[in-house]
Amino acid sequence: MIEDVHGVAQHAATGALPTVDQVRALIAAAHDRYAGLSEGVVADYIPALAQADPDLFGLSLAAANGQMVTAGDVDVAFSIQSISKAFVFALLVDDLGRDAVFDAIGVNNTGMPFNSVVAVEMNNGAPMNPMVNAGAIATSGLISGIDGAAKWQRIRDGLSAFAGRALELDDEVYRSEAANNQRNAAIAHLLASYGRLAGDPEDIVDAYTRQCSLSVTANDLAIMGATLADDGINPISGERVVSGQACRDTLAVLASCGMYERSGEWLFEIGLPAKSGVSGGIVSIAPGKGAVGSYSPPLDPAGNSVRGQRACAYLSRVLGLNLFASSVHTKVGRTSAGR
Ligand SMILES: NC(=O)CC[C@H](N)C(=O)O
Repeated sequence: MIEDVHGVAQHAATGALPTVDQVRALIAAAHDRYAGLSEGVVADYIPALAQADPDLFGLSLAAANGQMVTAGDVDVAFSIQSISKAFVFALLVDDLGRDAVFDAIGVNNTGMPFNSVVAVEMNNGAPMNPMVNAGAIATSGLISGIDGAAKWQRIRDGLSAFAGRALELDDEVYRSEAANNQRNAAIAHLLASYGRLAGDPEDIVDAYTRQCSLSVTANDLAIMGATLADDGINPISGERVVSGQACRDTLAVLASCGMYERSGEWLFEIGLPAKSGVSGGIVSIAPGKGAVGSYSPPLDPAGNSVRGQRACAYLSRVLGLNLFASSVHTKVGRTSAGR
């Protein structure tokens, strides 16, 4: 069990819509509640990530109407890591078409760690889904562009459109990961040996490593998630970034695979599609309503932020966001912080 919340689900229980002030108080309460939690370990298999301050903790909620409510370190930059996989997948659904993506990548959970080589071998060379490294590398390889550099440009522009601002590469993280990338290179070559990679393995791993090294904040994650929540329209810029179909397909894959081998537990507890990354970010999406971006570096053994998971469990409960709950305002679809 991720979280045991007692007596705080007033809105969900009564069906009343929380006001913006109530949402603000609940975000602040979520931050206060878990800021002192000291469980988890900062990722160190990418040396540059090991330098992260374990005390950093930010929570940002972006409603589908562009309203933002925040608490803590929401402007601190960190590398997006695996959270990029969700948004690159959404871009690919529009680039290639959902049927071709379904055939090339797949949508089922591996039940294994995100960087598993065995998962590829056990599935006859198929990457299984776009949220583990094998599937994400295959996804980046299929993005429009004649070579890795062109694909990287498309990915960077696309993720910037999701964020509503030009995202920059964190060069230190990129160089650190590129120098310690043997496992991802092995996965790419393994996929290529099965005819499952569209292009040169080294070139594609480079584009993938760059995409993981894009620098974002918790506020960016909330806006990027709210774009998926609002059928592909960025709630701040008003720009259409991807199709509604790409959003629906991405949210379905996030629900089954976004939290790696802990995806079932997450859905059981929290009831929202979400994606985590090893730098400590999580984006949790409430379709039609908005998204929560969280940042806190200490991770559990699956690579998911400990404080981020707890805070999202709490917020899902007190804001009545769980997709499987039948409270009135969950059915109505928007909080008063939304449209
Ligand atoms: N889970 C993650 O965030 C992993 C991303 C990281 N760039 C890797 O490929 O290992």
